[in-house]
Amino acid sequence: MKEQIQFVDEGVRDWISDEEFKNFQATAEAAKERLMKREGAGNDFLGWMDLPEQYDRDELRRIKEAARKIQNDSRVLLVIGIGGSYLGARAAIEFLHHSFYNSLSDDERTTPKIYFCGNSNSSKYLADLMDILGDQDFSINVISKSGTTTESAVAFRIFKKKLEEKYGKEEAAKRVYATTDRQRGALKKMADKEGYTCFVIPDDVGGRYSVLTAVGLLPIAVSGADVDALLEGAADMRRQVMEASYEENPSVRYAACRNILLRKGKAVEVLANYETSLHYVSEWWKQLYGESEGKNQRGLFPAAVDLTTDLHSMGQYMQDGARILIETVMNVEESPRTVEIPAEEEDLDGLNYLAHKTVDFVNKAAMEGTIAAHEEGGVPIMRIDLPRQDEYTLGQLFYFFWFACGVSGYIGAINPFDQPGVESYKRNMFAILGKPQK
Ligand SMILES: O=P(O)(O)OC[C@H]1O[C@H](O)[C@H](O)[C@@H](O)[C@@H]1O
Repeated sequence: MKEQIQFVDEGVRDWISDEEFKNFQATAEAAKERLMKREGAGNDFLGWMDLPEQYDRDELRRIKEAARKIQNDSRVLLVIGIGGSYLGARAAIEFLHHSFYNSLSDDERTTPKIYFCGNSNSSKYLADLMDILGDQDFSINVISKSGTTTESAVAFRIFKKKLEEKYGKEEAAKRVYATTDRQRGALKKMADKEGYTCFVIPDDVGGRYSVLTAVGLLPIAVSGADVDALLEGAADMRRQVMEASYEENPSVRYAACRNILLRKGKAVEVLANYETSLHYVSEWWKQLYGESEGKNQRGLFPAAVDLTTDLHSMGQYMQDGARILIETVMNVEESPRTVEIPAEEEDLDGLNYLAHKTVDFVNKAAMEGTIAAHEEGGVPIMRIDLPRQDEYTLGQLFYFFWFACGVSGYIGAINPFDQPGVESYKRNMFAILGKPQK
């Protein structure tokens, strides 16, 4: 088996004794059992559990075929979606590719530029994107499970018009890929009427658990990343977390630690990374844990920081503010790129002590120093070691967090697979907008 990600919880020992951890075993294992036996609340949304093993092979072939077509006929792919129909693909593409992927020259990047939209109501963003798109050949992947989400529907209407003006209705229809429900929703209806290529979000897979369906796989495949390795990583992690004992089980340990700490009064979990390209992995994680666990006036608030960047803004609070925080660090063990710090004859900036060391060496020292400082400052710390920044590792990470989230939600006696709370603002907004009642 390839190198596995490791979950390290030495940094919570001052807050959770061995005995306490042991005493929590029955609770954590009962939650795991409920998940595995599909007996818990929301058990009609567990399609993600077997997906890395039992995905629809024919659908995957169609996804790869569509990706090749887009790569051949488009300089730009617009990915329209929000929440679970957005964050996974963006997380993967930013984690796996060049930091300036869209800005690379045609020699350096042979796959289309990928822009995301429909993830806000910002007219500035849409207008600016329209400028950037200009006259370039493009395709659209519109993604919405419900098929009715306002932000993505508005963006789609705007760029569909542009597509039809550029190519004519018939050719435009060949450049739209709709990822949506098998049969419900306005998007599905429109796709059938207009003859768009459709990909299905299975009924039993919720948005935040959907990156390994066409939702994520199509844009990720268009970017040239290896979707088979992504699925393989998830499948290997699936086996591990389903089979491993309590002590050895990364997802169950993570779920147990965060729930014990929640019960001790911690209120916020900060997910920290030391690689800028993990920013959207954190955004993806925030949706996963926020929508899954923020219920019944309880749950850890999921927050995220990019380090060392935010040490210069949030560092003070993390070190010395209200002691309501726990921290989970994502540590990429081997940076995919190496940059050496040059020596200078005259040591004006006093940096010669770092000459010929790598920037990653400095980064790791910052991480070690910060972890020690935060622990001393009263923050329990967990760490996830990611051996590499590649598809296989990311597949593992996705599944690790999913499984832990299911277990964690059942420990907290909530349904981790619904999100009724997000409808409240929509009702108000529709009333203000005067949306006709059906
Ligand atoms: O895929 P869609 O139906 O467009 O939904 C997109 C997102 O918006 C909703 O409001 C939910 O809170 C999310 O769970 C969902 O992922």
